[in-house]
Amino acid sequence: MRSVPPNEQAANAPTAPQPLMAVRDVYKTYTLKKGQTLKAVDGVSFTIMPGEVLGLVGESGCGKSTLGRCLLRLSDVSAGQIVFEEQNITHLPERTLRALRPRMQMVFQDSYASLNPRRRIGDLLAEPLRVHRTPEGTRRNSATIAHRLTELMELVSLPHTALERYPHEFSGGQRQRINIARALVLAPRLIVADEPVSALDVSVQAQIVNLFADLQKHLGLTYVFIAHDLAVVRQISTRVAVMYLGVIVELGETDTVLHNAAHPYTIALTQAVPRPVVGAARPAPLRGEIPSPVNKPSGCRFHTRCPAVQPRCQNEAPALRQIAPGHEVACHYPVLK
Ligand SMILES: Nc1ncnc2c1ncn2[C@@H]1O[C@H](COP(=O)(O)OP(=O)(O)OP(=O)(O)O)[C@@H](O)[C@H]1O
Repeated sequence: MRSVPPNEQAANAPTAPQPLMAVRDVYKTYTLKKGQTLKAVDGVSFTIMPGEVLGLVGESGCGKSTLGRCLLRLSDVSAGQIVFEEQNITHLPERTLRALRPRMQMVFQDSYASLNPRRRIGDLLAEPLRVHRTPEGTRRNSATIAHRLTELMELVSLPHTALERYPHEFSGGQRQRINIARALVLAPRLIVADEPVSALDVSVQAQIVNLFADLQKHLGLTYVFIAHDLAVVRQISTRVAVMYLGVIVELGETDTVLHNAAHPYTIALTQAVPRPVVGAARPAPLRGEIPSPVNKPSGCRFHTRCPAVQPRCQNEAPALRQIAPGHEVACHYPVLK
């Protein structure tokens, strides 16, 4: 039998799947009026594989939206690196970014603010199709555009007649369907959804989360799904990243983070998730307010609220480290089951 030379072996070896996005030690600092600096994102790293749904959770002000905007280069990052489809996009000029925009889109919380009230839905959705050329470099004609609009209405379960109407004629849930359609217009690969259901009635929230889930499966999309509570992200995420004051404190598969959380902050968040069991005990919620991001606590930034705080926690910041395959925690004393 012929032995395979090493270079041929390498050529035949299956290539490892590449992340759709790699986020490496990203910082976003704001300079406030009084000259103070606010590190909204304070050194965050993770990867997102194609077809994954990464839930990003944490209390208000922990930096989720800022990070979401940085991922899509809607905000510039202060330091670190963002790689999308194997291209370093961290410092790409706007002109070059424009060509990438169709492949990475954002859905915002406020369904009304993101839609121009004076334009019909059909016009709003057609605009990107007119502005951007096809991946083959051709301009779309009106028949192609009309066909795509029909397809989009079907995808988000709105009647075709919605295209003729204005944003104010819809309910919040319907408007969010329109925003989702708009994010889908140019067939993106990555969608960052920033609290897309927080402003909706609870009954409508489930419908919109289900729509996101169906579209993800149907179109093979990848999401970063931002929410302030775990109850929403657990329905859709394959992995969950928990943020606290600008950093990720726990990252792992959804089941692990929900049922085997190791960081005291995540444990507190999971205990706040409503239980389906009638009469199940509701443990105490998180104590105290989230500290000011301008003046973060020394050491572990959660130590001022941590029920298991030790002297070391006040001085030494714990790094995010792997405690089991695919499960990372930033805590000196993770709770191991
Ligand atoms: N443009 C800005 N200038 C100064 N500070 C900002 C700016 N944008 C956000 N911040 C601050 O950065 C921190 C993180 O804000 P961010 O909106 O990212 O948090 P969040 O977790 O998304 O919270 P929320 O759910 O309330 O939006 C907050 O303290 C916020 O006040």
